[in-house]
Amino acid sequence: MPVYVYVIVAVVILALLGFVLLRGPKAPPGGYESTRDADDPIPGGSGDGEPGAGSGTGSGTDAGTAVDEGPRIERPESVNTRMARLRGRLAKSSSVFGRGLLALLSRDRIDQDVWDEIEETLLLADLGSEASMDLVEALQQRVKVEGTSDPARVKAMLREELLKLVDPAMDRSLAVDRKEIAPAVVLVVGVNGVGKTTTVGKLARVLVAEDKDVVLGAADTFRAAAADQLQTWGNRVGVVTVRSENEGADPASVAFDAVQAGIEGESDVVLLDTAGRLQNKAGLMDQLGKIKRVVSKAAEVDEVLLVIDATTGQNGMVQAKVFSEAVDVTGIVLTKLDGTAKGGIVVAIQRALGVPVKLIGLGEGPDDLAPFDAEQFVDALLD
Ligand SMILES: Nc1nc2c(ncn2[C@@H]2O[C@H](COP(=O)(O)OP(=O)(O)OP(=O)(O)O)[C@@H](O)[C@H]2O)c(=O)[nH]1
Repeated sequence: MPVYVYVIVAVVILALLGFVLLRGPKAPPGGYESTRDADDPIPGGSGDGEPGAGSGTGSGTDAGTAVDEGPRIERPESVNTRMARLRGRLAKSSSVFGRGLLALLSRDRIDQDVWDEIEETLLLADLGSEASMDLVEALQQRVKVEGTSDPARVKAMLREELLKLVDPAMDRSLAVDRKEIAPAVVLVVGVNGVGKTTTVGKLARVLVAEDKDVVLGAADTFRAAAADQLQTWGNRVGVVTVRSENEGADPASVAFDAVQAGIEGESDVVLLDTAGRLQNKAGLMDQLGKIKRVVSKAAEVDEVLLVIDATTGQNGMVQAKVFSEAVDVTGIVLTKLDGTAKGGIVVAIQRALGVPVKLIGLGEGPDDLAPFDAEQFVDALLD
């Protein structure tokens, strides 16, 4: 056989081999079945790709669902079990004060010395001098008029008077419902170390447990670790954190980016964490004023929550006044109530600012944040 025949046969065999190898395995009819749902978060994905968006892991509605790949997303504690657990904790921390009062009021004879001791107990619980005097006067009057020393009756009177001071009529609802075309915007302010970032993280969990779609904004650009801390909270429940990688970046611009991300992602609520380290009131006013102004170009700020550490007593009161002069505070978050028997600060702060306590922090655990309820609070004091 001539040589050229061998060459032609070899070329044909090589061409067939190449075709088979390059084509790869054949897909089954209809293609492969996917194990992912359309709305599963992208494993290791970087949020929704918004400018400045951090490495959030998807939307809040994914919380609690099993994800095959990517970071594990926690299911926040349900509202009911959280409340049952936290009621017990509140009673444990506050009842020292309540029990002291009840012991004094159960004496056979309540003379002026006993009333003075009662007032002292109230002052020690940070109720404030005006409220302490008002309470003692009201009780003194009622005990005299009714001529009773029955402990059960006196306890009922104390409960009623304390409740009046805590004021159950105040509106303690949180503005966290999506508006017609924009998410609700919540600005969280307060001095450093009071628990702002922790509160934003805990609040995100509460909202995720209520099936809300949440975006976090790390407008505390003072230290990079604050943004990392916030992002960790967000990642745990599959919530996107918008942040800047530059320490000292403009907080107003990060806040704006977060709200913009919330608008484009059609989220329910954007929670903005801010820095607390400001030397003077002018600086504070400038910064918070600018954040509010800039954010308002995209969506109105619906709620300004001032975080106060319940263990700081009078200091906390002074801070509260400075902040309320810098920005219109709409609600107070009282943190670290688990670490103090001075529950009276609730009354003192509400009186000083005319703003309701809306949330209370009762521990360092991720689900240790509860809505404030005046009746439950007073009952916890007296149980
Ligand atoms: N026991 C207790 N600790 C709390 C509570 N809330 C916050 N903390 C703790 O308070 C400390 C400070 O909390 P952060 O959230 O970092 O405070 P911050 O106000 O954001 O601080 P800066 O970022 O420095 O401004 C942390 O150790 C929290 O765990 C609470 O309700 N109870």
